[in-house]
Amino acid sequence: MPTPATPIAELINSLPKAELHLHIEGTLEPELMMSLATKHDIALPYSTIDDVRSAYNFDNLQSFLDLYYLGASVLRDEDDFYRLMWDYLCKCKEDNVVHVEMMFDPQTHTERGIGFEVFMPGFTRAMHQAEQEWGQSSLLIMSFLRHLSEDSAFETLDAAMPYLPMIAAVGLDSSELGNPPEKFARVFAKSKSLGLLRVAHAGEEGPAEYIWSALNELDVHRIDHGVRSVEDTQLMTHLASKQMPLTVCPLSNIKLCVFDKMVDHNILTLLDAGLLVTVNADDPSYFGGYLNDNYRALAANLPITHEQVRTLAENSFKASFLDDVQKAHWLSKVALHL
Ligand code: HPA
Ligand SMILES: [Zn+2]
Repeated sequence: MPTPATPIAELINSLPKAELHLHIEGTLEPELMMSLATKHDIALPYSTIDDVRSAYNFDNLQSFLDLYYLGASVLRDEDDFYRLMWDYLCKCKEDNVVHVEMMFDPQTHTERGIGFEVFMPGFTRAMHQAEQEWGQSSLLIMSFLRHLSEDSAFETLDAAMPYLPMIAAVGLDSSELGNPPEKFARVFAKSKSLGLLRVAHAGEEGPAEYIWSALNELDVHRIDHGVRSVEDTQLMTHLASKQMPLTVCPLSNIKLCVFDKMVDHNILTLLDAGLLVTVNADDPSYFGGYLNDNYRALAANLPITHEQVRTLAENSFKASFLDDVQKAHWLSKVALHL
């Protein structure tokens, strides 16, 4: 008698996974936002937690970013950053996210007078505690805000110098249209010379040319989003042949109207074309779900197979910055499922 297939929801929960596209500021839950606003006596344009949630209806990336920067304004002292990070890492434990590579946006804080000496100790205290308590693996990606100038990115890199041992990579986020990757070619080259790895958002709202530019001008190891690569067949062939990872964020793409509905999402097209696709939560508090919620949304709306879910979990480790021994370890754990 063949054993019945594991229900897909059970497979999603039990697979070990890595998360590679996650903005720590985007994990700020309305409850914590309101309590920090009270703690610091900050006026927000919301009276209740439900008001906050009901404001999360976005037309595009910019309408989200406006609320995301407003929300981040409640993060003031080291303990706030610790609490933000701690809450997210506890969520990783719940979702079986055994390794995470998280972006943080220094300029969102330094522009308000809050420096690396405040947020870095808060972040790293929570990361070390989670590592000690349940072996959570995590690393940080310092992301430059692309709507700001190249000079501001260089200043940020300078301010980060004492903290470089705690930072694995640099990234590029915020308003994509009109801020192409090549604007940051020199700061990425400097980052590379300092031993930092590189990722960049490209092809979320921006065109496929931005993905070429991230590859050629920024020398990235991964493309964050990249769903608009389907518009360029030569690019698709290139991404597949290089096994260049795409960190796709399904719930984010629906919330920001990149696709109308989850049934229209192109993730299976990308997988079928042989691209190294991964699933990620992006800004889970704003987009309605953490990593397993993203997998579940795919399973509920697309004809995704158990094998494809397992491939996505495998890809999350293959595309990570873990070393080969760690990758082999987690790939062998994924292989135990199905
Ligand atoms: O999804 C995103 N895209 C661009 N910038 C961002 N900053 C936080 N989240 C995002
Ligand atoms: Zn993102």
